Amino acid sequence: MISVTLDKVAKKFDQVVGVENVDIQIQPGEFFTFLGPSGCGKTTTLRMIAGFYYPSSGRIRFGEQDVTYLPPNKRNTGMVFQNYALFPHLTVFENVAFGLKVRKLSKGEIQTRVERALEQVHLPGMGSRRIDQLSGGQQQRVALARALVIEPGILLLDEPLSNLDAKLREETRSEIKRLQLDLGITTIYVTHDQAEAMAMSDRIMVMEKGQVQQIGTPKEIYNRPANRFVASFIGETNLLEGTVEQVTGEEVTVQIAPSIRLTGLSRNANSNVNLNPGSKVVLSIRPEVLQAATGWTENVLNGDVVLSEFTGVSVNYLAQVQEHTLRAMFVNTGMDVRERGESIALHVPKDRIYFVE
Ligand SMILES: Nc1ncnc2c1ncn2[C@@H]1O[C@H](COP(=O)(O)OP(=O)(O)OP(=O)(O)O)[C@@H](O)[C@H]1O
Repeated sequence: MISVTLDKVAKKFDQVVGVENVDIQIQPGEFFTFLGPSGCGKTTTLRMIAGFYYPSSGRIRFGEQDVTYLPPNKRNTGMVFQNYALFPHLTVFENVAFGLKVRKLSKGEIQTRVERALEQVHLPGMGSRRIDQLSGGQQQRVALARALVIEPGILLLDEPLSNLDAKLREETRSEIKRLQLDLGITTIYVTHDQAEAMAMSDRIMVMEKGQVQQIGTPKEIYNRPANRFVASFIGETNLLEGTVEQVTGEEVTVQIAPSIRLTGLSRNANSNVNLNPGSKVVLSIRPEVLQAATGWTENVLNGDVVLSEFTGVSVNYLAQVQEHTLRAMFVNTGMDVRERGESIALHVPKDRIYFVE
């Protein structure tokens, strides 16, 4: 197990900024994910760690070793590419054995290691098949076996599930996670899929336009998003603009419409948001936080149902509350479903909102 440190790493392609100022310390054995929309710099950062790109500035270390300008084959990394990059005309065995042959291991050692790697990815006995005779999911496993067979200190995965259909993607993500836990290997994972990132990662780095937006555990990022971008990219959220009316100790009153005040709202811990009376603020309220206001008298939002979706697990509402259009998600407990045009009253819990920059 080995740590990975990026110290103020940046990459420019002529005038185009790939990434800027990436400062991270990935712990030995950690599952760390780069998450963000297309073009945000995830792959560029991963490629610098793999050695396919050298940074324009900054340093990269594996443990104590400075690897910033070390070529890829001298780094102790195994990589799975988005398109798998397998040799289609070679067999599964030959593909997985490739890195071991380059390293000039003995035939016996290669045989043992390849068989073990194929077992790890649940493809035992498949060595003689040709790559073009395999399904997409099986090819993905071969790519994983090829990365693991060299027993790397660090596993790098670039969108490894994006070519699989939805069901297979979910199954494979659990398998990758289980394997990673069993092997205890430091893993860096690139995805644009927030659900995948949340389910698999110890920590996530959220990126946008080459900039790091937030680094934290899935829970921190979901419950305490650093800014509007993170709040809306991770899961769904309602962003409500309002004006601070009053602050008493840790409690804030915000006016969100001429006749609607939310009172006693908890301040965020560690927030940089200006919460002085009169300041404009944005509240992030997750749809599952807004619930039926039965029994509540304060912080109740009265509105009309614009859209009502019954999904089985939940009822998802779009509700119009004066100028705000809000999403609410009620878990299906067998309650009545409100239909379009009916009224709805939603309660805002004081400590489940979050002020975002
Ligand atoms: N070889 C290159 N030459 C020039 N610009 C590049 C190169 N590689 C990446 N870029 C630019 O750097 C930025 C980051 O790209 P990168 O591929 O890292 O994003 P990404 O988040 O991995 O996106 P995707 O999910 O689409 O792969 C983009 O603006 C991209 O156009």
